[in-house]
Amino acid sequence: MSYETIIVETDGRVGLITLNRPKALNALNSQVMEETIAAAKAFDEDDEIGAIVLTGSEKAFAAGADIKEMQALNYVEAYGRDFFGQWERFAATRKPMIAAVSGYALGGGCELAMMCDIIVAADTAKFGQPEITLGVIPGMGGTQRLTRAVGKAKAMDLCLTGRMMDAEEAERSGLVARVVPAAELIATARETAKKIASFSLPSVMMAKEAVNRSYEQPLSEGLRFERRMFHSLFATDDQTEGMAAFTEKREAQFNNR
Ligand SMILES: CC(C)(O)CC(=O)SCCNC(=O)CCNC(=O)[C@H](O)C(C)(C)COP(=O)(O)OP(=O)(O)OC[C@H]1O[C@@H](n2cnc3c(N)ncnc32)[C@H](O)[C@@H]1OP(=O)(O)O
Repeated sequence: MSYETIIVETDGRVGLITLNRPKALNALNSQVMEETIAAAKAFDEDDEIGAIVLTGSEKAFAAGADIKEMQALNYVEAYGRDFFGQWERFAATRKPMIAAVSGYALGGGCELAMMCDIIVAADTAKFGQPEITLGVIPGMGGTQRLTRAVGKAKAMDLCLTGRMMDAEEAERSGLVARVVPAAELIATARETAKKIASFSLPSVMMAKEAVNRSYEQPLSEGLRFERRMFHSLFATDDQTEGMAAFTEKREAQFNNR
């Protein structure tokens, strides 16, 4: 398969996926989603690969789902297509995945990083769930995975205010496994992936599955519920206004409808 919005490479037993839509700060449009899911699946099925690294650019891991693409969506379409449900295929990757995050990891970007097993952050990283500023809520797992990672207090703070947290706060909160200087990010992620890939693949995969078992059972219901709520927000005027305001580079005027 040839990819246009991501770069796919291998380094020994490590598969590397780099999001590559720099002009849009790696906003996750349908093409990025399809290609990223396909690349992860290909690595998952490749016997030569033992671990996967997902990264973005220096400025942005990913600034979220593509607001311009989704702004015209209505409730029936969002619900009918189970919009963003496809990302669960990425999250179901069985080999370990490391998110190497530099710059913005916002909305769907933060949610994508949380679908990975380990987040290594550059000291420049900024995490957040700003969907509330757009008149919606997270729809790729933010309310569920973030709460499990950082606890209710911090998750509420981030989801209700839309504020960003820096790498140091993210590590302190338990979202991030390690923070490194930006210049060392990719090397650290690759070395970590190589280390994991040097172990017995069945034991690595079982360790991942066992840790996730403790974490996932009620998660699927939470994710489905979150998506249904997210879809229903495309029936509101405030979603139309929030996303139009972003595109038009102005403050949103919400009317609570
Ligand atoms: C998955 C869900 C359901 O959870 C939903 C989401 O993910 S909703 C999206 C959540 N993310 C955001 O709300 C972040 C939006 N972006 C920003 O706030 C800013 O771009 C920034 C703070 C990350 C960076 O600001 P700045 O350095 O000033 O760069 P910009 O000029 O704003 O951006 C450059 C360029 O990228 C486009 N862009 C950025 N983010 C997105 C996005 N999420 N969707 C679509 N396009 C995005 C931005 O519009 C600019 O493009 P041009 O206007 O220059 O064409």
